[in-house]
Amino acid sequence: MSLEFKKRMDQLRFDGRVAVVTGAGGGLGKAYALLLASRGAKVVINDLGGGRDGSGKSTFADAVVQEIKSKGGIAVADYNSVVDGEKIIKTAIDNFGRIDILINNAGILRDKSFGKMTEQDWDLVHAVHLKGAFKTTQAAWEIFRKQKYGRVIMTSSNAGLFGNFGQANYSAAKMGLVGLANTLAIEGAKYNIKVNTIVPTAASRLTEDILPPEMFQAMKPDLIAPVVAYMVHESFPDSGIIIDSTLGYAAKTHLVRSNGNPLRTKPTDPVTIETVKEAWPQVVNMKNAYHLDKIAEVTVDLVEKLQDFEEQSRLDSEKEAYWSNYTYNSKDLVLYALGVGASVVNSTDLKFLYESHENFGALPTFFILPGMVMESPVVSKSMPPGKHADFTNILHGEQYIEFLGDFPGTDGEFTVRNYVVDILDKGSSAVAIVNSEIFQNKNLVFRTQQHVFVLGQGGFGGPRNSSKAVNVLPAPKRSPDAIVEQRTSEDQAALYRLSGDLNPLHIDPNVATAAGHSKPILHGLASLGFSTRHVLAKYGGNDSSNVKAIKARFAKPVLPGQTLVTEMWVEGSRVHFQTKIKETGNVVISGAYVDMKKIIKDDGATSTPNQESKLSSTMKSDGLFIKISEQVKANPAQAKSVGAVYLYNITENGKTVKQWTLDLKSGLVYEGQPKSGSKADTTMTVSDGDLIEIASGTLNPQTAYLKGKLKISGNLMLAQKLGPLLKSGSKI
Ligand SMILES: CCCCCCC[C@@H](O)CC(=O)SCCNC(=O)CCNC(=O)[C@H](O)C(C)(C)COP(=O)(O)OP(=O)(O)OC[C@H]1O[C@@H](n2cnc3c(N)ncnc32)[C@H](O)[C@@H]1OP(=O)(O)O
Repeated sequence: MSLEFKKRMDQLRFDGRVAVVTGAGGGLGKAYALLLASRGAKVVINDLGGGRDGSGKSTFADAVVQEIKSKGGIAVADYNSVVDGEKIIKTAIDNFGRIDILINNAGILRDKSFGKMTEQDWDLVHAVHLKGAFKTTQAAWEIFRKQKYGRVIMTSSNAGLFGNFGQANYSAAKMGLVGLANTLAIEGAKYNIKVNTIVPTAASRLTEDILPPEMFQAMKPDLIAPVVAYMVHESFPDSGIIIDSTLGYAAKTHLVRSNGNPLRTKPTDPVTIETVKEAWPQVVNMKNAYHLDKIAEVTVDLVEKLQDFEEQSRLDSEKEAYWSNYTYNSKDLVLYALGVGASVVNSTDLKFLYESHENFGALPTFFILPGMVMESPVVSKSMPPGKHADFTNILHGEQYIEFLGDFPGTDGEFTVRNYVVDILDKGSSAVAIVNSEIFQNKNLVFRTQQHVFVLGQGGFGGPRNSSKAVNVLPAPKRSPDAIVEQRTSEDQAALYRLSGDLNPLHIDPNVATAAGHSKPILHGLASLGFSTRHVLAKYGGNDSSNVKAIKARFAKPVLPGQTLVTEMWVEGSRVHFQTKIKETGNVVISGAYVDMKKIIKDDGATSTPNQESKLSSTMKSDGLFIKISEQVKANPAQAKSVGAVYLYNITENGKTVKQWTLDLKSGLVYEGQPKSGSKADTTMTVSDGDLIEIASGTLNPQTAYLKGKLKISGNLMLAQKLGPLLKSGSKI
């Protein structure tokens, strides 16, 4: 290690380095020059003119040279115009034999409002700022390349980055310098030439009668000089970046762009002015904006987006999916909680009603709402020929929700995908099964399933049942473990509808009478909200994030003003419930359950269930081990959309005895090898005694395997298919 190098690194020094600073007669340039010289650099002090417009003879450069010399530094004056950049670089070579650092700082102003700006005003400003930087840098470039070392600074301005009245010429030149630096950073990379841009705001000859006096005083060039000096030091790590600095503060600026949006629904659709207008709010939505570092990333990003779009539209056309957005905030959560009977009278409800409560959050059933896309045409479009569905003939039949990731926060934005998975023929009526997938930042966070009962539209010869339905489960045949009773208000539906379901059936007496009801009926989801609240308070620790899944059937209509009686039975970590009307004895919610992460009784007692089902405990027998081969084309979050295939190998004494394949695209589990896809790439072995849980519900690829413990969760079909197999092979 040379002594000079060691010295340069101990304190950030420039011994042995030669720097050229243009416009160094005063202001920022002078501050840079003085600092570099004080740290050992030999400096060329370039300065052409005295006035702000570049006119007059320079005596400034001489003065700076004198000042440096008086302090024991080495400097030489140069009076050339930057337009003759090669002459300035020659001064460095002639005097010091080399050049390492070039700070393009010289500048002039010719401010005029655009209409009054002459071509000369334009050309002069461009000549000094942009062409000058080009000339000096190009003259130094070959030397930098040969010596495999160079540090270049371009000086831009916030007037360029953001625009400034009266500075069209200057702004354009200053933004031009950013572009110049961007490309030179790329071209110089392999020669260790680093080209960066400083955006300074300082008191200088350019700004002295523009800034207010007190601000002018505070904006000392000396506060920016160390930033630029570091940016030209050999230890500086970055190239091609923009640093904004003033008043002893520095920040990186870079361009970001929005996530963008396709301008058509399918790749085969045309792009029209109207589709552009429709997509515009998403095109300009900067919420998830991000930075791209290189032009290559811009291309890759675009290609990926188009591939995603094509893949998505392929899936959509298979499933006739309907996409929508859903945003909510704390006010929506409070309004919803009031709609499902939360009251300040119960202290335990306050966390759902008061946005400043320390545990404020959503009721779990709130998140059913994003999937209730009332304007979605998927049901009406999926009806068999001659059958129809609209608000006059539909009833909410069943509802399911399953949480997949972290419990959502108190405000947010979701993207929702709605599609019909089956239309069942129930004789006189039809049932449409609608799945909704709810994404946040492209991650599937929860899913819902609605059964929409379509009155009088059956008899078309369709299937009566569907393997894709999440089924209700009968309540245990014993007296309930807990009962909670609550009267709904006469205005319950009027209040609940404000959370988004404006179906007139719930408010308009004429519509209700025409549908055969004595008066407007309560929303099914309002009753479900009441009962789930009861279950959550009784057995869920009143903690919404404790809920994994909820399922219910709406068996009979509820009238506002009736009293709901929620009966509950605890089985493992599942709470079965049904809801009756006190006044009539009718069961209005049947076959319902809430799956909890753990049961927390309202007396505070926690029960860690002995792994839920009999199936689980059977499988916990000695000597059991299961090998799982995972086969995915993409990461689990994307697995669903690319139609991933999981291969489950069931092994006995090290030998594969059965294989089951789970095809996420079709949702099918079948025996044997996957029919397509790449070869298995990950193998996970579960040791003896590990927890094996098979719960009911729908598919949840993200939790299909977890942290060294096998957990096949949320896939009823898989549980049903694997369960008997595992039980029967008692040796495994
Ligand atoms: C995309 C977004 C769309 C959102 C739409 C929702 C918009 C909301 O504004 C609408 C509402 O909130 S409506 C209010 C809430 N819902 C209700 O009040 C419905 C109450 N249920 C009923 O009245 C009856 O169950 C009734 C009438 C539904 C069925 O009773 P019956 O005709 O007597 O049926 P039954 O003879 O008992 O059984 C026939 C077959 O149907 C199945 N089934 C019964 N009830 C069901 C239900 N609620 N959901 C789904 N399937 C149901 C039965 O299992 C039977 O099938 P199978 O013989 O194969 O077993």
